[in-house]
Amino acid sequence: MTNKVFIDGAAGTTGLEIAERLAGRSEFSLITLDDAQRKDTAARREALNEADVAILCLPDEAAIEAVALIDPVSGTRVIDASSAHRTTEGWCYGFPELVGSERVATARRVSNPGCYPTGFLALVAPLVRAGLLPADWPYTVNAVSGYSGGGKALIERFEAPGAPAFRAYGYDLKHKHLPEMKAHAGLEHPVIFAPSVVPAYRGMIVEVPLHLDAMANDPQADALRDALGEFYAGSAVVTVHDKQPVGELLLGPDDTPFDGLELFVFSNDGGWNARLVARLDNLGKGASGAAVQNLNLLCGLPETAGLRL
Ligand SMILES: NC(=O)C1=CN([C@@H]2O[C@H](COP(=O)(O)OP(=O)(O)OC[C@H]3O[C@@H](n4cnc5c(N)ncnc54)[C@H](OP(=O)(O)O)[C@@H]3O)[C@@H](O)[C@H]2O)C=CC1
Ligand SMILES: CC(=O)N[C@@H](CCC(=O)OP(=O)(O)O)C(=O)O
Repeated sequence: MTNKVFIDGAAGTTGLEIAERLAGRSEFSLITLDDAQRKDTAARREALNEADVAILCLPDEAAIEAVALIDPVSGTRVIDASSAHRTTEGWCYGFPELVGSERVATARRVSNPGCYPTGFLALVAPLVRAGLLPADWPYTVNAVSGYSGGGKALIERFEAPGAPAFRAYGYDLKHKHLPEMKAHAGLEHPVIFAPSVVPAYRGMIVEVPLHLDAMANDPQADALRDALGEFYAGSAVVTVHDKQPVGELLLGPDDTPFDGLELFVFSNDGGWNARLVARLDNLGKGASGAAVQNLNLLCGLPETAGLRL
């Protein structure tokens, strides 16, 4: 059976990458709108209701509008790449490794995780769940992203003459990813999040530095790494690296698209200070790769089909 898929926002950065991943896959047929129709409400309504699965690659307000355009009896299932529904009741958080593939497979409304939260949650959520890291700890998250993370507007800014060599932001301490990080890691406090952007098109490094010796349960870095290794054992998407495999992590200006997620636990010699680090592609597991993984699950297909691993 062919699954009819409509990508709302198909001309955008995330939408285009999803279409690339679906190209040549006979399990799907894409419903497309031409340039004159892609923002036309009537045309979108028709496409949204005709689809078996609608993938929303839109700004938050437009994603909320798209969901409202879907007639509840049409049976259209939704994967929303925006941050509009990531902590909304009735929506499944589309992180199969954390919520379980079966839950995603049976959901009607799936919210794709944000790119930065994907790195943070992959590192911290399993360790909090296992009781190895405290839920009431004041976590901080330092991160650097490729500029495609900001969509067409940031791409234009970073590809224009006089583009910045580095951009730090989030200084209002109100980044839209905060609620999602707190909720899905099961934390008691919001994290302090320090994001930044470099002149690399894609890729990101998300880091959680930890004073393990200040925690009441005194966890050891090796135990954290082992627990992550066990949690993701058998995952074709998430790799937990062995102890200190590298001295540096790099982002290149033109890195190859990648839908996997790499996790590292670096530590000092005594193992009481640690840096939990995730490396991923913001357009891969951070957006389009995750959307395709979720689409596969919704359609009863092998979870990693079509992914760039
Ligand atoms: N880029 C990334 O790494 C990630 C993005 N996301 C999320 O995915 C979503 C899409 O982001 P991204 O692809 O980067 O953004 P882009 O700005 O690159 O693309 C958004 C697309 O949506 C179109 N659009 C805007 N409003 C409407 C509307 N009312 N009806 C139809 N189309 C509309 C835009 O049209 P036009 O071309 O005319 O501007 C554009 O083509 C966002 O919510 C973003 O936060 C999530 C994770 C990572
Ligand atoms: C570099 C950059 O600007 N990144 C975006 C987040 C990209 C992303 O993850 O999109 P969602 O917000 O839909 O999750 C930002 O910080 O707002």
